[in-house]
Amino acid sequence: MTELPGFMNENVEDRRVPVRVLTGFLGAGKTTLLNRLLSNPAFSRTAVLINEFGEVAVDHHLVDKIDDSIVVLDSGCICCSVQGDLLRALKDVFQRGVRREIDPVERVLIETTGLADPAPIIHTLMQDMFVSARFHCDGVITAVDVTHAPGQLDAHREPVRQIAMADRLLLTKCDLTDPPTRASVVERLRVLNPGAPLVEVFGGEVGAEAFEACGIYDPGTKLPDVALWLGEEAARAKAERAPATSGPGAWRRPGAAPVARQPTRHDSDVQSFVLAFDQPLDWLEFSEGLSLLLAAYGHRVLRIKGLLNVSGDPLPRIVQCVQHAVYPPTTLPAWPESGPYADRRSRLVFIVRELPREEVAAILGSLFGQVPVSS
Ligand SMILES: Nc1nc2c(ncn2[C@@H]2O[C@H](COP(=O)(O)OP(=O)(O)OP(=O)(O)O)[C@@H](O)[C@H]2O)c(=O)[nH]1
Repeated sequence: MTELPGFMNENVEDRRVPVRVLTGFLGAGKTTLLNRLLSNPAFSRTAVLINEFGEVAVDHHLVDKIDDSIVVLDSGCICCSVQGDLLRALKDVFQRGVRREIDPVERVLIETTGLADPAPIIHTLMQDMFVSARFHCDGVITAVDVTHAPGQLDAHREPVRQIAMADRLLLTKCDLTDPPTRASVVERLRVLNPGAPLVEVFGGEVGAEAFEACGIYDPGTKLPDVALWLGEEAARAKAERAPATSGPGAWRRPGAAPVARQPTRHDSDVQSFVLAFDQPLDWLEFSEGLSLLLAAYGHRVLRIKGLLNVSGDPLPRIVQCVQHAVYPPTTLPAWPESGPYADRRSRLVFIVRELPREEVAAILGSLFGQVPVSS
């Protein structure tokens, strides 16, 4: 019997390092969960790969444990363009372990962008010979924001796939809803994924059991669509490897139709941009301005996050919004010493739908008395 890469014969002990994929739509609470998990000593030997949708990465600053075992995959979205980076990062984790530059890793956790499709990630883990011999996909864990899930499922295909492909569903922000609302969300999730265990998360608190091994990824336990998506992924990867059939210098068999290459998998009306402010911001003015912006445009704002330099405060303040919801601000213990934020300017990353950067910049500029610039 031939074994597919990524699948092992049940009788052979599998010594490969498990890789768990933590996914969930924008702002669902992935980084919050990751932080809780990494503060648990049982998870100290975990390598973490963080991927973000946006020009300036913020999440790794929000993870308390920052060391060599945290890698930021920042050259694009993991499901569109950073699959090479993902393989390189896993190879690097393995080789650094062999050279004893890092402690042996017991598991790898990948935090995807909120817009990621898990199918290409799972496919990438299974198809590379080097990686699939040393790592195996041991579960997709999907965070579902119970306060926003119904609207997100109506408007976007990414959360549908993230939920359908999950081995475990973590229902986040349960502290912000009542039991009947949660029950109606669960009813909807069960249509997409009848079998995945559900874990309710209150105030971002989660036990280690939520991240325990799920077992080798098995599309057969999910809706038939999941096997179909993985099959499409294999076909897409094959087409990508084929010689280019369009563009300058491309070869194409006479009469053959060009192969469509998809530069990105996300809706083209979902965009990300960064607004930076040179001068420190007055907190009260900022909070009022943000509320006005969200009151008018919250339905087109999928996510805002960033670090602010607030007048009179030496420490960076973290701003977090998901659609109309503004979460309580928190403070980092120090400004980052490297990366874009080392200059201590305020930067906000926006992920929006059909909302031009210029429009947001003009509104905030008029409210704050300083014109924001691109990062
Ligand atoms: N009340 C409450 N707030 C939560 C919970 N989980 C997350 N949050 C808040 O939701 C906001 C977004 O959480 P993150 O952990 O940054 O979400 P994320 O999924 O990593 O976001 P992206 O990477 O941008 O997709 C933060 O302000 C969190 O504090 C929860 O269970 N309860």
